Amino acid sequence: MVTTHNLGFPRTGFKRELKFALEAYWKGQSSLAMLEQVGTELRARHWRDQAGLDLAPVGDFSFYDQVLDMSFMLGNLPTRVRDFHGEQLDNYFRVARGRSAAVAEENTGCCGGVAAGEMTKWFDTNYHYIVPEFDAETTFTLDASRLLSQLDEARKQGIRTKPVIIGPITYLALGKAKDGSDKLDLLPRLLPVYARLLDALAQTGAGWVQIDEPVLVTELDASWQNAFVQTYQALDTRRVKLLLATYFGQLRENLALVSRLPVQGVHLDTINAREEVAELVKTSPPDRIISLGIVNGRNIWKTDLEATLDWLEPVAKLLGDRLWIAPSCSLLHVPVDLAAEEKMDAEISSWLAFAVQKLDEIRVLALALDRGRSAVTSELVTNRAALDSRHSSPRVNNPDVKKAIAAITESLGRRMSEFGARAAKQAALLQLPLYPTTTIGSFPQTREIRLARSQFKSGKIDEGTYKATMRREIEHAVREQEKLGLDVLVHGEAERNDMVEYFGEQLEGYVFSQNGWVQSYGSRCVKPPILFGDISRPKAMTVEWISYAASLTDKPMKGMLTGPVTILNWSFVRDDQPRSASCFQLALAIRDEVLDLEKAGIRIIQIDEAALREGLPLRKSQWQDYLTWAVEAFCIAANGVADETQIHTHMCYSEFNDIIAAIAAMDADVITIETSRSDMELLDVFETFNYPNQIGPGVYDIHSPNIPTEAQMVTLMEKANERIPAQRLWVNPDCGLKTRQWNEVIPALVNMVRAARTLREKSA
Ligand SMILES: Nc1nc2c(c(=O)[nH]1)N[C@@H](CNc1ccc(C(=O)N[C@@H](CCC(=O)N[C@@H](CCC(=O)N[C@@H](CCC(=O)O)C(=O)O)C(=O)O)C(=O)O)cc1)CN2
Ligand code: MET
Ligand SMILES: [Zn+2]
Repeated sequence: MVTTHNLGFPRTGFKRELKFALEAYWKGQSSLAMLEQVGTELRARHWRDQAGLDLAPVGDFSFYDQVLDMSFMLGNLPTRVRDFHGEQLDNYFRVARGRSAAVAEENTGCCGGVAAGEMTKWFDTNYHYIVPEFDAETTFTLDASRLLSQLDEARKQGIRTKPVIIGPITYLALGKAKDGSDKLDLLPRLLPVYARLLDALAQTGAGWVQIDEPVLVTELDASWQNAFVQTYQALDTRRVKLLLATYFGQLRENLALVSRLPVQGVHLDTINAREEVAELVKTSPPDRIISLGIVNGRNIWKTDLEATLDWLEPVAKLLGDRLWIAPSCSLLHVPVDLAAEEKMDAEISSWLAFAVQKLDEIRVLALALDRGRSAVTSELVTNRAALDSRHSSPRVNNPDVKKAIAAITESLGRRMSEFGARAAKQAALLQLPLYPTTTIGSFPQTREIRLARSQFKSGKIDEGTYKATMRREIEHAVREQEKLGLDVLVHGEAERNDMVEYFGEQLEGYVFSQNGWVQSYGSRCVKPPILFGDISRPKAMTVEWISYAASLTDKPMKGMLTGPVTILNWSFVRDDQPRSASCFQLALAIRDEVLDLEKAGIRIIQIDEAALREGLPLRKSQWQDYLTWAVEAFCIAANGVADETQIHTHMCYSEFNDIIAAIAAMDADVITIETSRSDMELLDVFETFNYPNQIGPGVYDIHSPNIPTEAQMVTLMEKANERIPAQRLWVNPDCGLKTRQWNEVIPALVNMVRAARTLREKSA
């Protein structure tokens, strides 16, 4: 009999119950007990959703982030929060979100403000984790209380459980040694704590433990490979059985390593590494469990059940009871339940599977393996019909789009003149001061804005009323920016639910969901739009809003678009053509929008490519191919404009050391980037590379509620100026301000504008 299991389930709830419970608790509107209660209910519901599986995960639930949970379980708290003497969960949130001294004083009367832990993306997903902090002095102590009590909870519910933890090597690899020490030196201190954790799990009667080591799909040097051997030999106590889980890619040169490790089971992501199944089976010990991830945990398409059975049946015959099946990775990256979609086009929804439906597929496949395909005839017939309908749908294929793609030539992606010539024309036209100030695009998405949009979507207010409300918000943002004295204004993005979903909603070839929420970080979620067909732009998408904003002021108004690579990387995309093909289609649509904005008299156009870096393949050997098409797509979108039109781009994660040539090839006139937390050190590479264009290094961290002072920002810009001449520097925040409140934004920007004035005076 094949064993069915799951690696992880989405935890926010299909109505985002966890988000609302967290935010109410943070605002002081509800108690810790109420928050814990919501957590308990969500876990119980989600285990019920997984009840048909042989083994359900425990430990995948988190109030903020599973990596931060691991840091707390291992007693690895940043030194700055160790003196806290309130509730442990409050301390956990302090690390996750930071706490300003004023708020700390008001709420607890103790333990001042602290900086938030650094947040970064989880492999190549749009999920963000809190980076573990290490130094040479780091020690570990076990606190498994939360995991153990959740196991107890699940067992009381009659669930067959499989605790899930992050493996020691991945945990170390994902963290940062603040003092530059070698993280692997910590292994001798870390392993005994993991051993104790496994013992504690064994004591509760846990048979299997899933130990996630996704770093195994990345390139590992010899010392990290050796660490794997050392670690799993040390943890081979045989008191629990270890299922070593790998996902998001191929094992390649690490496959031999995995085969040698003394673990009782290995999970392989066969969506990405099907060709490695045979080799893994062949080289694994004869009693090892082989878990195959056969349903894609990263997208929302129905699995081709017959095609899966075609290759899986022989493997099942070979493995017998040693075969486990599961989704390819945790289902954290897909929405919960398609049944919650009431408005989605019926034809298209028949092509889709969210988390609950994916687990149904696992059950059907297990039945087919155990009892033969005839046991699931009707499921296979329905599945075939859905796939056929998708493949042959005229809505998927648009010959006009194919023609436009075929007509792309190299010149489409090139500006008319070199940067120097363009910069001179733009300077003459825009007449900006030295150190021009601007913001990244969004202003606070207030409760009023979201409420109006939700009333419009549910039909409680009409389009006219909704648009008038958004226009008032835009006018408000413009007036505030004028009062602040900013040089280049933005309209504030009030009308956008999300920078990617908004464009998805307006492009042909996309559908979007009502409740398809996926956690991005903490309480923040996105509803990735679903790219199902050839992309075209029926009409201009932003021109009306931007023109309205521009009409309100004499200052330059930046047009604001999301670039093709970011739209692609933050959408659910087609699996029936290469990502690059979808990206070029998006590029042509955005290009048309850029040209329409230019025609409407907009002189500065920003095209955000926040996700360009995060789309990099996990293996460096594949980077160049990706960068080539990604940069070309951006250039096609951006570079059709006249010399006088200034193109900006924005990127959040600014570790550009290894991709600076690609950044330069994008040839944006101005790039605004996230640098404030790195003390401008991230600019070193722009200096050494002689990056020629203009740069706006972010001078304040928008992820923190702290108000930066004028002096801090002047100091940061002076550091920037040590690397880049003042003539090429802009002054701006790190990223958009949508998650902040107006009462945080205004004082911060007042100080930022003052900082720019001081810098001008100093250099006069
Ligand atoms: N796609 C994407 N990925 C990204 C980013 C990004 O901006 N977009 N930024 C980086 C960080 N990630 C982020 C992800 C989400 C959010 C975020 O703010 N999300 C919002 C939801 C945005 C949204 O879709 N809003 C909708 C729905 C708003 C809503 O909650 N409405 C209420 C009703 C209104 C109310 O009473 O509040 C409801 O539907 O129940 C809208 O504005 O229309 C949230 O979680 O709160 C921010 C950053 C990296 N990845
Ligand atoms: N223009 C967008 C904003 O300001 C860029 C965000 S990057 C995640 O929100
Ligand atoms: Zn950003």
